[in-house]
Formats: sequence, C-alpha cells, structure tokens
Amino acid sequence: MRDEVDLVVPVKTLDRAKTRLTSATGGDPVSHAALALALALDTVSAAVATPGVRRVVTITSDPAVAAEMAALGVESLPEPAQPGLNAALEHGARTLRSSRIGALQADLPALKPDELQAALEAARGRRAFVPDRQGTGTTLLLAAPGGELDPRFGIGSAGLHRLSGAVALIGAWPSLRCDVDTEEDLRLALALGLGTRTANALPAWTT
Ligand SMILES: Nc1nc2c(ncn2[C@@H]2O[C@H](COP(=O)(O)OP(=O)(O)OP(=O)(O)O)[C@@H](O)[C@H]2O)c(=O)[nH]1
Ligand SMILES: C=C(OP(=O)(O)O)C(=O)O
Repeated sequence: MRDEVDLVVPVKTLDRAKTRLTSATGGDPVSHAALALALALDTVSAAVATPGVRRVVTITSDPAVAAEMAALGVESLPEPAQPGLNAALEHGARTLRSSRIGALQADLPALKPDELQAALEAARGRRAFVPDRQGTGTTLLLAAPGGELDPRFGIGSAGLHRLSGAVALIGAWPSLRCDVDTEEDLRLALALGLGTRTANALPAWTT
C-alpha cells in the first residue's frame, strides 16, 4: 500500500504575507497580494498533483485565499485563536487527525510534483524535514505515520527540526528547496520554471 500523507499548508492573510518581497512589486499592494496568492496557488497545485499526497488543507483566515483554494478543490481551515505559524500548523494537524501528516510551506512556486514525491519516499516512514536551499529554514516537515508533527518553524528551523530528532532529507530537489522570500529567491525560482499563476503575476523587472 502506498504510504500517503495529508499536507497542511499555512497561508498568511495576503495583506501581511511576503513582506520581504514588497519591493519586488514596487510597493503596489494589489500586485503584491496577487503575487503572494499566486505563490500559494502554484505550491498547492503541485502538492495536489503529487501521487503520495492524499489531501491538502490550507490554514488561513483570508477569505480570498480560501475561495481560490476551494476553486482548486482544496479545503481551508481558519487559524486558531493562538497566533503564529506553529500554532496554525498544530491546529491543522489536530483537526485532520490523519494517519500521516506533513506541513508544506506555501512559497514554493517552482515546485515539481516528482520532487515532492521523491522527498516523501526518501522519508521512509521517519519524522523528517527538507531544509531550504540555504540549509537554515524548512520547506517540508513530515511526521512519522501515527506520530506528531511537532513543528518548529521560524528562524533556524532546520536546526530546530534536526535537534528535535527529525531526519534531514537532502536530495536533488531544487524546486522543493527554493522557497521564495526575496527578489533573489524569485529569480532563482524563475530559472527553475515557475508555475503558471506566479509566471502571470511576475513584476515587470523579471521580463
Ligand atoms: N496561517 C498562517 N500562516 C503563516 C503564518 N506565518 C507564516 N505563515 C506562512 O508560513 C509560510 C512561511 O512563512 P514565511 O516564509 O516567513 O512567509 P511570510 O511570513 O509571508 O513572509 P515575510 O513577511 O517576508 O516573513 C508562508 O506560507 C506563510 O504564508 C501565520 O501566522 N499563520
Ligand atoms: C518560517 C520559515 O520560513 P522562512 O525562513 O522562509 O521565513 C522556516 O523556514 O521555518
């Protein structure tokens, strides 16, 4: 039987999301929100297309994000009363009660389903994580089957996940490791091949 996983994807409200990318869209809030939404939609579309992913649920209190996700057939849960990324992920994991749960960041616009699939298989049933391309952050965290997610996202999360006993998965998965926080990240993701929504929302300087 295939070892399938349910993924929780956290998405901030668009007016607060991706502040380090603000300059990329010249400070225009409408273009910025469109880019932040496109990053999340391309990430989630790739996750949905991954054979080992059974279900994807976003955690967001932004109705515009929830509506766009619903159009992809993806359910959204509102954020819990406790603020913060890890609280949102814990809430999602508790609500889903999946046999195997994972957390995927929502800013992977070049994500390729075959790379996500390869990482899921490399975990081989262990609690595991994929570091971002710099090796300091985390793009994917997987619980062991039946186990807790125990998310420790935030500054230096790769080290924190390692210290908490999760296995670091390092493979030739550039699209899975290329989270987009800055203009430089966006250029790298562009070179890897962006999803269509992000490609359409790109600022003028990329063309
Ligand atoms: N639901 C929810 N998602 C969050 C929260 N904080 C961060 N995220 C999401 O977690 C992922 C990783 O966060 P970051 O890479 O720091 O993204 P960000 O906070 O939008 O970007 P910056 O403002 O530049 O820090 C992104 O998908 C965010 O949307 C939160 O409090 N709630
Ligand atoms: C929250 C995280 O993302 P970033 O470092 O991209 O803000 C993380 O990697 O834990």
